[in-house]
Amino acid sequence: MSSESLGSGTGLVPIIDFEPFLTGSNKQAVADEILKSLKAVGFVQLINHGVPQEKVDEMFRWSKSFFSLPLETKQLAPHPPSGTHHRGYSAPGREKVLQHVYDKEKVEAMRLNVPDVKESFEVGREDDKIMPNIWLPDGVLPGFKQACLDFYWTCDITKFRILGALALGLGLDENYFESSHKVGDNQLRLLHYPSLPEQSLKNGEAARIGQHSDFGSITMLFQDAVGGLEVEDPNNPGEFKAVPSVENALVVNAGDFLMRWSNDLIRSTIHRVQAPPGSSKDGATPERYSIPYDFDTVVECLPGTYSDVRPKRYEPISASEYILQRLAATY
Ligand SMILES: O=C(O)CCC(=O)C(=O)O
Ligand SMILES: [Fe+2]
Repeated sequence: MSSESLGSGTGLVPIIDFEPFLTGSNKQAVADEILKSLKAVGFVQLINHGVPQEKVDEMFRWSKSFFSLPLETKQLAPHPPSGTHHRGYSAPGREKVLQHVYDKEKVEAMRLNVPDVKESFEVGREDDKIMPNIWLPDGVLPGFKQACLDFYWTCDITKFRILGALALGLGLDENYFESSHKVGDNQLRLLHYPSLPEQSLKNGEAARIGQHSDFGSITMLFQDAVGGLEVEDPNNPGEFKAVPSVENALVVNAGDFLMRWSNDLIRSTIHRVQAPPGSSKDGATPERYSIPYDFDTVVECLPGTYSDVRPKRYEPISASEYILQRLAATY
């Protein structure tokens, strides 16, 4: 089956109008199209996705204000040295996204050889005890914290609509995924890829974000007009195709957890960010901003396994929280 036949748009990733799902006028058809494209390419672009455009624009403005601060100021909200507390600010080159490389020395060598030239700021829910948020000190960039948290919860609403569509597409009850995504252990990331010599990206001396798949169930991604996001063509492994920037669209992609959960029916497709072709000026590729929002899933006692006489023994726990607790216990 060719993915070209799905939705509209000329690229590999179909563009689907989410409105008939949101209004209820044609829920099943939209759900079916979304699932079809998650199965074929693992990605879809949604227009009329329900996240108010003024809120998206506002978040991009805050992101630009934050990343325009001097490095020393951004470092006042530092990402801890350990990758397991994924919050706060990471300076360019700090994070190296890799596909299944876990050896510390190997990661370090790859980071030094081909740094990911991006800076990021990670936010979770404010009452997360395991991975508390890391903010700038009070009085530095007032309003930024509130804007991040507001946007976090705005995206959480759309998350449930997308999960509803996914469930309907799979022939399940629309709220099938609700209990597993209720806690809201999601991750909002502000990303900034500074301008850099196009040549260094082309000859592999530097990367923006190296090829990888996402870990969670689903990622929602807002990208600016610059472009550069690419997905691996499922029909031609090793070949990457652009996910063009479509005005006011939301990119949605499946992660490894959903692929596994769906018994590989849905694809968690490898993607990366490169220099968008033809966009360079005087040999420099333009800067890019994007805002990914990853959904985390919660595991809890299955219906039918607990009752008044046999109460739940375990509190719901998010997949990431569980892994971190186990990791922490090994030290
Ligand atoms: O900036 C982008 O468009 C891609 C970001 C991404 O793939 C990620 O954060 O996992
Ligand atoms: Fe990603």
